[in-house]
Amino acid sequence: MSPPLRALELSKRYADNVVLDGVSLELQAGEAVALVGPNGAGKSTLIGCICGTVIPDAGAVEIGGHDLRSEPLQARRSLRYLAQEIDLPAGLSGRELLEFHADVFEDRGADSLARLEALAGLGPAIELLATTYSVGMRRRLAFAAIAAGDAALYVLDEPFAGVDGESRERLLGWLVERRAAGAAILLAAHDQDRWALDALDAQPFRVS
Ligand SMILES: Nc1ncnc2c1ncn2[C@@H]1O[C@H](COP(=O)(O)OP(=O)(O)OP(=O)(O)O)[C@@H](O)[C@H]1O
Repeated sequence: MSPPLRALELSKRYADNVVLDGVSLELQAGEAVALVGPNGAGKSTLIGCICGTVIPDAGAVEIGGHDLRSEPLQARRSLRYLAQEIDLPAGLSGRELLEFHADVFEDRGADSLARLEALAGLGPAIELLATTYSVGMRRRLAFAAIAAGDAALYVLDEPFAGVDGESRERLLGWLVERRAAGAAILLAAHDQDRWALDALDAQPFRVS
């Protein structure tokens, strides 16, 4: 069976700034890996190449055996990506945004929506326009949205930044469950995330 992620010889430069130089990374089912390195090391760039938001100059990405360039829909079907910057569409309440994700990932029904809402933990604010949310509330909503449907690979860019302690525990608990169920998890992290990396038993992968 194909691994959830196979990234081969990824390179990316911006003008003279060589950010990635032939980076290869493979994740097996049930494996967690933490991208570590100082600010500007290239963690988000690598994540972007893996999730399709950054076009690499060279190299290839396969998700579940599907090439991200030639089979983008098949590759992305088993991928969930939580970006560092949460960009929410205008005009949708938190609940409507969760409903949209549940629909896209064919995780429909009242139970599914209730599960996503509980993960976001936004209480009555779930009815409000998501663009009015605070930074931490946005991240909690976006985090819950990636819990729709079953995925083989979860990629999260500093997922706990700005999230309060109680919510961190709840979201981390969900990630630990997904890993135990066989999902692969790739996240960008800093020193303050050590508690989460320990709970996930995530192996460090240094980007420099
Ligand atoms: N669109 C862009 N145009 C030009 N340079 C860019 C662009 N995106 C990223 N870079 C540069 O690429 C380098 C790596 O940035 P990246 O965001 O991947 O780092 P990072 O390891 O995620 O940092 P942090 O820990 O601060 O989030 C930086 O020098 C950054 O300035």
